[in-house]
Amino acid sequence: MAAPAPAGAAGSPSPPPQLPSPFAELVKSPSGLEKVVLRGSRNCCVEVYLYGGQVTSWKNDNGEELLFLSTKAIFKPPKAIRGGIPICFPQFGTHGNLEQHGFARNRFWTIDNDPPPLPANPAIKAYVDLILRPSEEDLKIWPHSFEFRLRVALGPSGDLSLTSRIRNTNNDGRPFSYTFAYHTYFSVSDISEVRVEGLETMDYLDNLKAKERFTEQGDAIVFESEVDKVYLAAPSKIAIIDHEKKKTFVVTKEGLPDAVVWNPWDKKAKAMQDFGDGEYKNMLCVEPAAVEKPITLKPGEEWKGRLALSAVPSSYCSGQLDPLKVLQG
Ligand SMILES: O=P(O)(O)OC[C@H]1O[C@H](O)[C@H](O)[C@@H](O)[C@@H]1O
Repeated sequence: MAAPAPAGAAGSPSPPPQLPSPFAELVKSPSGLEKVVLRGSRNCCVEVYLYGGQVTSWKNDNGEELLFLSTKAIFKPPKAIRGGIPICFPQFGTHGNLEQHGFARNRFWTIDNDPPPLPANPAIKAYVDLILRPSEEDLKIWPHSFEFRLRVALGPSGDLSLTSRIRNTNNDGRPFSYTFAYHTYFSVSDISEVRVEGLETMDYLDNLKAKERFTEQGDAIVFESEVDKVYLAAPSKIAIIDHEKKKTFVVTKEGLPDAVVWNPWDKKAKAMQDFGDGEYKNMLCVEPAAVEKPITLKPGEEWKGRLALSAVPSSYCSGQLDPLKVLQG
């Protein structure tokens, strides 16, 4: 009698990769692209596409979506998915010769089932580790060997964290430099009711004025027109206060000195094929980043950059929000 064919042999479907967390599941999305679904308590849930290593959804206990994803997003390579948290690497924006925002956001990442350990946090049960290594084609446009490990974790209170570890694996002794951003799209009720705190008095490069340097004046940042600024040496905590939704997002960043703030407003919105004309009203990008000073790694060196997001219902602070409490708490 013929021996049973091993799983994955021609003709038999290969078994889905096992994920180390029982709260993570690999599923196929309607577009045919694979995504990992992380489940937390009640309706808390995060979705991460292998395409781009991109988080596209983060829902709280009530199942309410906290990230913006365009209704016109295109889930087809080589287009990057419009919304969620695209990863900009090895280049942010046009700060170099590569395509805008580098290539990590439109490559297929794989599941990394045996990553080098990260500091243990037994409270985190739902997580996934992904890895990106350059292909032969990638090496032609950026001639450096690297390992980019990304852990996406959903904490017990619904917090979302992304930890990136980038290692130089060049074996020719050459260092490399890169810029980076977690291009986070937050879902907001109405952009003209949103305030960003933590960036006032900071210096920034204005992408709308040929990257000229200015100093932010006055109070919290509010939005009345297109904004595309790179805040330099921004604090490790930034708050996005959505008055209408009575919600405050707290963005915590580590290893990432800068913070980009972007809203395309009406004209640019119309010019983007994968973005609804009026959608600029319901989104704001606040992007922990390393832009002004590229990061340089020698062979064998590793860099770590972390983003942690939480959404606090601002009912307790509505109208009497003490931003310092949020930012320093
Ligand atoms: O359209 P994308 O390539 O995704 O870029 C969207 C935006 O990303 C960042 O926030 C940049 O600062 C903007 O200049 C850019 O327009």
